[in-house]
Amino acid sequence: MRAASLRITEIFHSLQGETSRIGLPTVFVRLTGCPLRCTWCDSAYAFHGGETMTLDAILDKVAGFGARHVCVTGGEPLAQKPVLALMRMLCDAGYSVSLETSGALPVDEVDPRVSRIVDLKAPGSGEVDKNLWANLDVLRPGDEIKFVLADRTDYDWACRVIREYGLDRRAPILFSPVWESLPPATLAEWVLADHLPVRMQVQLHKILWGERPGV
Ligand SMILES: C[S@@+](CC[C@H](N)C(=O)[O-])C[C@H]1O[C@@H](n2cnc3c(N)ncnc32)[C@H](O)[C@@H]1O
Ligand SMILES: Nc1nc2[nH]cc(C(=O)O)c2c(=O)[nH]1
Ligand code: SF4
Ligand SMILES: [Mg+2]
Repeated sequence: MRAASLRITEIFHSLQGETSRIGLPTVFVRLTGCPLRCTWCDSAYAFHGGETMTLDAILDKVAGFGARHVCVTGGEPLAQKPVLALMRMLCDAGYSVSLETSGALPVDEVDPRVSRIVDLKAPGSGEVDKNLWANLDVLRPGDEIKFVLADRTDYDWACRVIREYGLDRRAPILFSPVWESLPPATLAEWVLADHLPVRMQVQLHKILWGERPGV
């Protein structure tokens, strides 16, 4: 049998720039390919290309960085089935693993030790119809829900979704402004004015290093 493999765009060491793990030294495994096309995607370079790597080779490369945390992202990582085995192997090897996913594909088969960061795509992404609402019913401790917001229309939509689905009772909620589109201070003012039960975040790695691959 051929060894399980994945199409990989990049593996790099950086500070976690998002979620409640922000600031933690982390190895990022970015998988190639995504069935979505968010208008503001900062990782479009991962839509095509990449290199085929066996799961063992990926584990070796990750180990070389000597970090405790691993973030599996993309592209859309759940679009490649063997990623489930990769995450299981990373957990078995003792890493603290998080997964960044679009929220458009089922998350229920992900190893329970993985912290799943599930986006809900707002209208400004152009992909609001892809949200898989059933994912909200399988969230567990350690998971987080993320809204990436481009404008006031997105913000109002997110507020409505939080209310209608009782999201604050399901998982911690992240609000993140689309980089160089919605000014972070504007989003901060809205969140404060509405006393929202959310954590606002700004992508730390872009403040430190700008928007580019490998950070
Ligand atoms: C590049 S995506 C890869 C994982 C998965 N496809 C997803 O959408 O979650 C990783 C995270 O970056 C966020 N993101 C992408 N482009 C962004 C931008 N321009 N500003 C803020 N966040 C962005 C996405 O919403 C997602 O939460
Ligand atoms: N430093 C850093 N932190 C991140 N957290 C999530 C990322 C992603 O692209 O999924 C990301 C990324 O690309 N870089
Ligand atoms: S789902 Fe993620 S990788 Fe795919 S286009 Fe949207 S932000 Fe980019
Ligand atoms: Mg990124």
